[in-house]
Amino acid sequence: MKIAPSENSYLKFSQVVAGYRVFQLVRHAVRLGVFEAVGSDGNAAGIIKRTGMKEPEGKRFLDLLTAAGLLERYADHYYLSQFSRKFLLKDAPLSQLDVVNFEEVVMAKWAALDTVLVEGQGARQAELPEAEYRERLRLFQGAMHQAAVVRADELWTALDFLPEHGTIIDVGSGDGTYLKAFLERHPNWDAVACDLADVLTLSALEGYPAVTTRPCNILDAEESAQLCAAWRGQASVLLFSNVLHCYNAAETADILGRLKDLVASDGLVVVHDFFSDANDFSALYDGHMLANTYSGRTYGIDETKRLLDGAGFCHASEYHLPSASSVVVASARPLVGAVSDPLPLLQREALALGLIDAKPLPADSIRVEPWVKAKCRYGCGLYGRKWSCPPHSMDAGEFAELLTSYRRALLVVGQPPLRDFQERLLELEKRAFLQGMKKALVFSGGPCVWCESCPEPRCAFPEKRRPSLESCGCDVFELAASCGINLRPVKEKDDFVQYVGMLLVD
Ligand SMILES: C[S@@+](CC[C@H](N)C(=O)[O-])C[C@H]1O[C@@H](n2cnc3c(N)ncnc32)[C@H](O)[C@@H]1O
Repeated sequence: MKIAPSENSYLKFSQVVAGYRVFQLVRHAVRLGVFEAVGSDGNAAGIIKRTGMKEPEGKRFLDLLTAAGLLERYADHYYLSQFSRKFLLKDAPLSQLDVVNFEEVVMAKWAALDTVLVEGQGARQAELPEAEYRERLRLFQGAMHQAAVVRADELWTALDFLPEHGTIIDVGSGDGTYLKAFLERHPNWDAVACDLADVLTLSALEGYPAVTTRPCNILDAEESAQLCAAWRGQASVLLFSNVLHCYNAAETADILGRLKDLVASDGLVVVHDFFSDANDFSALYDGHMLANTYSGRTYGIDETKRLLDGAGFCHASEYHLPSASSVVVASARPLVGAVSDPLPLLQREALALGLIDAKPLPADSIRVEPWVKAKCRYGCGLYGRKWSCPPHSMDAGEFAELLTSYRRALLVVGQPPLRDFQERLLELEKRAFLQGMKKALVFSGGPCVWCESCPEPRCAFPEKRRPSLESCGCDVFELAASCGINLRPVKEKDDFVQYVGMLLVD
């Protein structure tokens, strides 16, 4: 969750400060067995009795869960919401109860983030007594497994171009959930599950004859060398799922350098992780790494590509998965069949250029409204005085027709000065074009800035002239809102001015 630069509402402040409350509802409801009780019989009195809650507190708690959308209520009867039914029942196929339980451990670590910040990363990572360590590992494995059931499916769906036969080596395999999901789709492959010995004992891969388990500490040069000796050049896929973030950049470069010999000449290195610049949710992972690891951190996508390049895998593509994790796939030879989406790349380029937000949207969601042009005509001092403004700009019908030849666009937001904003838009369009997006075309926000006033008889900079979205009849407020960007009229002197433009992509 990111607070937009223009956000100054007290409502948002309250939401940020109280963000923990919904989780506390989930956590206590899970502990008390409320979802299971509602699932078996939704009668209020029955639920309260079975979960050991008191009256009237229990009833109020059920209503709180209803207010949060975790339950539905009809008269005195409660029902599971779709969300609770899917994730919060013990026996649901996608149950995430272990994730909820483990989050309590994670929260305690986050609570000590101040110590880490003052004393340094790793300050809170004390060795645990054996029994506690085992219990923590079991909890951790359970949580990893349940998240992996969802994420592995997304990962292997995205990488749908793999050959029929091959060998996959999963480094940091945890309980093997990624491999199991992989083998269901690729039954002719061999697999190697590689992790610390303690972890592999909990991996439950006995029923999978195609999988060899191989204990190995990848920080240890000798153990890594032995692993490479056993499978040198055999990995069609070398998978690192949520592993590289456990280590700092120097350690990660060493790990990649040590394990690169596992990869077949036409093999792929697949890094599945939460990258700092992939989305707002992933960006917060670095706090997680600070609080939870000795030296781990999140990496940017390009940074990851550079690390892979350093190990000899210079051809890379990226994929962004529905539940916010992402994948970088790299190889020594050009990738065949891997078609990564250019839009996330453009999004990052937009931010790197200094634009403050960039959101993809389907071109058919862009609305053209007659009132927008009327507002140009009646009320704007620049009407008829700029070559990029009405009536010289694109006609609304022409703009609507143009939109039909595009599938996707990128809405971009910038701040003053306007000239910088428009320069950045043109640069973004140029980069998109040079990356092969032949149809790339930007629409600006605000009046054209290239001349003080427009010369007669024609524009002095036709190569830079781009009409604003609003001048083509586009309802920019509505469009921004559809992308989660809240545009408000500037009323107070410290209200934040935002410019909105758009790149039509492909
Ligand atoms: C966050 S878990 C990820 C598990 C699984 N790949 C997934 O994506 O759910 C990190 C895994 O890497 C393993 N790991 C961390 N450091 C390791 C090392 N030095 N050698 C081998 N495995 C390691 C951990 O034991 C753990 O199973």
